[in-house]
Amino acid sequence: MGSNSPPLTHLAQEIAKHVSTITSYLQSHNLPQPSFAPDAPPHPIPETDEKLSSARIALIEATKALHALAVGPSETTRLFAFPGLCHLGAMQVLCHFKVPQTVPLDSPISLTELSTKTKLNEHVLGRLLRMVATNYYFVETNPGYFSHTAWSKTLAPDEKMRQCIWFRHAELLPAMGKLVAAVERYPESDDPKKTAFALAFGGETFFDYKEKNPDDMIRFGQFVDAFASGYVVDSPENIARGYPWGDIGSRSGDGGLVVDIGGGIGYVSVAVGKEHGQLRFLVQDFEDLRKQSEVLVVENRLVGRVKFMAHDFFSSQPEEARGASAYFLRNILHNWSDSYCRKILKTVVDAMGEGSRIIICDIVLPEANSGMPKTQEERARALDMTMLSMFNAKERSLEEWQALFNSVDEKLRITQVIGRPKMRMDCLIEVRLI
Ligand SMILES: C[S@@+](CC[C@H](N)C(=O)[O-])C[C@H]1O[C@@H](n2cnc3c(N)ncnc32)[C@H](O)[C@@H]1O
Repeated sequence: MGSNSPPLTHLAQEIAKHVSTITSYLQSHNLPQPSFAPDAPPHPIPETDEKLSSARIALIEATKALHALAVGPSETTRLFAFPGLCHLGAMQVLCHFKVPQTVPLDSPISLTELSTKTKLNEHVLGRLLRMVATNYYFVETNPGYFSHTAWSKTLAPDEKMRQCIWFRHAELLPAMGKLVAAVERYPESDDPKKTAFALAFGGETFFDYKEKNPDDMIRFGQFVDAFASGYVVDSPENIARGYPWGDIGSRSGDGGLVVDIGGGIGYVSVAVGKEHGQLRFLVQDFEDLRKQSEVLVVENRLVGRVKFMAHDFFSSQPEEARGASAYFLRNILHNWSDSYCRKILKTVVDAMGEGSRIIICDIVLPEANSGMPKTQEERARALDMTMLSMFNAKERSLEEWQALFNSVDEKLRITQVIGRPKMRMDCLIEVRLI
């Protein structure tokens, strides 16, 4: 078996092996098997068991390769992104007209009734639904009658999930449409004003545009929330378990201070604080997040240990935040090009004391042939393309991270990188002055 078999056979054998691991696990734990049925669970293969999670990733890898080989190079190119773009357009119209929330959760609905309720032309509605049904969203149970599947049901109750469609359609697609022009016009630029997004949105930067369109800002926040929940990226709880936080501040015994720079309302500080009682946290972000942050801290009974502070991360750190045990930056530096990251990191290095460390939570792009599963690398590189088109920013390889740190201070060294299996998408990069 294996390497001497034709690739199709080898992949089919791999697939059978991983399917067997997964189905046996689900059976022995009395868990439902993955299915398209509307009552099937949204995360059918739990990520909590490491062996099961590896089998799931290997199964996705093998099925991706098998599918590619079966379709073949010529057909792949002739159909490149064609159905995908049509799915995106169709799904956004359906979401815009509230179709997912109007289809009953447990019974079919006729096209005529759905059209009356959503005010979407019946003929167009049928065409859109039949398109997305080829991708398992909704099913035509009888001619002219549609029901939910487990896939379309993810869009029904939760507005945040619908913003995943909205963001790709309303913001990423127009920006990607201007990528050729942006790369041609600004080949060397690292300016957040000279982006594909700016070319698509009247010269505005991503966040200036949001400021002028508050509804858009709310939708973007909901999209980020949905994207960050579930198994796609690392949860704050995952980060709390992934790094040896127990090592910080334990020597002095009086509790170490962690400065959570650009920490949002402090989800990560709260998650780490709940697990590691010796630590205190200073969450720094814009003033308008103070209220929400304070509510979160009260709800989690961490008053006195997690504090919010309005602070612009391009300015010097105030006295209270100097000499902290750790400076934590999650998903901050990937939003900025190197020259802006240098400004942010310089303020951190200036504030560091003896024994201070920096902990960065961001993607580490793989080197060539690293063995990272293609599906995972594809997601990391899709985020890299998003950073390029939206902000002129980037995801970085380990070499690029080290080069960035060196350009701030020769003594800044990466001392630890924590990735899979403890982390999923992001890595925890520990940096010290050595
Ligand atoms: C991608 S979010 C990450 C939030 C948080 N670190 C997390 O992982 O949940 C980026 C954060 O940076 C904050 N931010 C952007 N520009 C900033 C600045 N100049 N000073 C401080 N915070 C800033 C935003 O308000 C936002 O909360």
